[in-house]
Amino acid sequence: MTPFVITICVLGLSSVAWAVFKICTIYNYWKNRKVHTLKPQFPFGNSKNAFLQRMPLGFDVYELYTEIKSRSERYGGYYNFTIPVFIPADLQLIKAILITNSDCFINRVSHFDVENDPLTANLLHSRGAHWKRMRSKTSPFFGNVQLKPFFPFVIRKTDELVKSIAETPNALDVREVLDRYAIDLMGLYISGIDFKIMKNKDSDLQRQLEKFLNTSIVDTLIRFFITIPKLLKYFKIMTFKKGMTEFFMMFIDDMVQTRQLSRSDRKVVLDALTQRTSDKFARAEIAGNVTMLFLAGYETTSTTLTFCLYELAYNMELQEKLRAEINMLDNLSFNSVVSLTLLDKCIKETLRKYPSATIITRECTKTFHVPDSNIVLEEGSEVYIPIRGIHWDPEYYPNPQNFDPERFSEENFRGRHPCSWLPFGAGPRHCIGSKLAIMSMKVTMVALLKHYRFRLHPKTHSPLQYNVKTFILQPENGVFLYAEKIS
Ligand code: HEM
Repeated sequence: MTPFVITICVLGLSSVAWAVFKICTIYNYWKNRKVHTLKPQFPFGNSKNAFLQRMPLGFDVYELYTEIKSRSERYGGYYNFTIPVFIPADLQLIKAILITNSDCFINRVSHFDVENDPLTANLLHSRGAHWKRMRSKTSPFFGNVQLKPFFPFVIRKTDELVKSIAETPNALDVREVLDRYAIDLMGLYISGIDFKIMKNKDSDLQRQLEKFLNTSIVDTLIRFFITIPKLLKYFKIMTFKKGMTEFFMMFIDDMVQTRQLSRSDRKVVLDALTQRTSDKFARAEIAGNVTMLFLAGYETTSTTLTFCLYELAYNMELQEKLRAEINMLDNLSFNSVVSLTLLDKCIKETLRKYPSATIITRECTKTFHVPDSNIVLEEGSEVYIPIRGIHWDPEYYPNPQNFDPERFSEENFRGRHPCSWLPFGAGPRHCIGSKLAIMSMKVTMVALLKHYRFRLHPKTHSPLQYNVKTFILQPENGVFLYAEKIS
């Protein structure tokens, strides 16, 4: 062997040894802190199955949660590729992170460069002071004062929904119809404009929204890179693809013009967003927020309604009971819808069994000592709150696979920890649209159950399978039901 070959071999072996050492160091992060974790596998860490789309996002965290609980521990460690993530499994600790010490966890795990990726100038993605400013500007538009005048618009849309179902032949793909219906609802709420997507099965708006929600493995990788600020800046990675950004920038310019020409008195969130500002990102902020409100609002509302209808078709006795409650109501109004207690319980139980977000994320922005432990979460540490784990924990919900609205009777609900039900998250970054979602889902269910009896169709697989290509919990393919008109 020549000296050159020997040098190359030594260098090669040293590099391999260094790489092995480095990987071991990375994957010893939790072991060194005596925090339980599942065995990581380079380069995926614990996220191989979710990344390769073998299971829905967050189901691997659910598996870890179950193991942490079986060991009677309060938290565990997860590796998203090589990044260590803290997983709290104790409700008091979760409350401390989301609510009591929320000032240490004000951001989600996401880094964006607004100049390169303008649509990220939105409530969901933004951070720190920028987020605070936008949240206080928009939150008055999501309270009862704005919801009440919106009520008649929901009623009108439900009339259209009821009519459109009558035109559908036997096997009704409820999710498909409800997706288009929910886009219209969001459009009306955000901008006061009726985009009439319910009558248009081939709209660019729906196509662009779906493009964002359905991810390929490459998109998942991009979303992983977005958690690393240096890579994001260096490679100019975008979470909203270029075509989508261009589409929404134009679409929202048109929307703003249409709104200016409209004579509607009802104040909408678009009005708050378009108030004069000298900020150089003003246009991005309008477009980013409107896009994000569509995205955050329509698919969550549509899939929750779909899951609820599926459960009611599966349990006809419950469906009849709920219909009886609805038929007893003389006059449906913003105030009277609250009196439908069984409906309220059915929606809460749907959100428990099928939480749209299986995990929510927080990034530590100030050093946080995990109470009663030696664990310190430094600035920049990542935390995932295991929503599905909590909602499917038999300690709080015995036989979690059963759909049982009585879990949400006043008495049962009161007896549980406030963080045992987190479909909308909690603390200052909780879902801004939760009241809008609950109100519109209730009104929609009233209209649907008044006019139709839903039965399972053989095309629908029971139990439902989940779509692995999206980050919102969704049924795979359509959910087909027979919708029998009630005369
Ligand atoms: C069933 C319906 C819905 C569900 C299950 C849902 C769920 C969630 C969850 C889990 C979060 C994260 C909360 C956290 O991190 O603590 C969230 C955030 C958010 N949601 Fe919803 N959501 C729904 C409907 C809506 C609607 C109708 C809108 C608005 C039109 C909306 C707008 C938002 C926004 C803007 C955020 C980010 C809030 C912030 O960071 O300040 N959501 N939602």
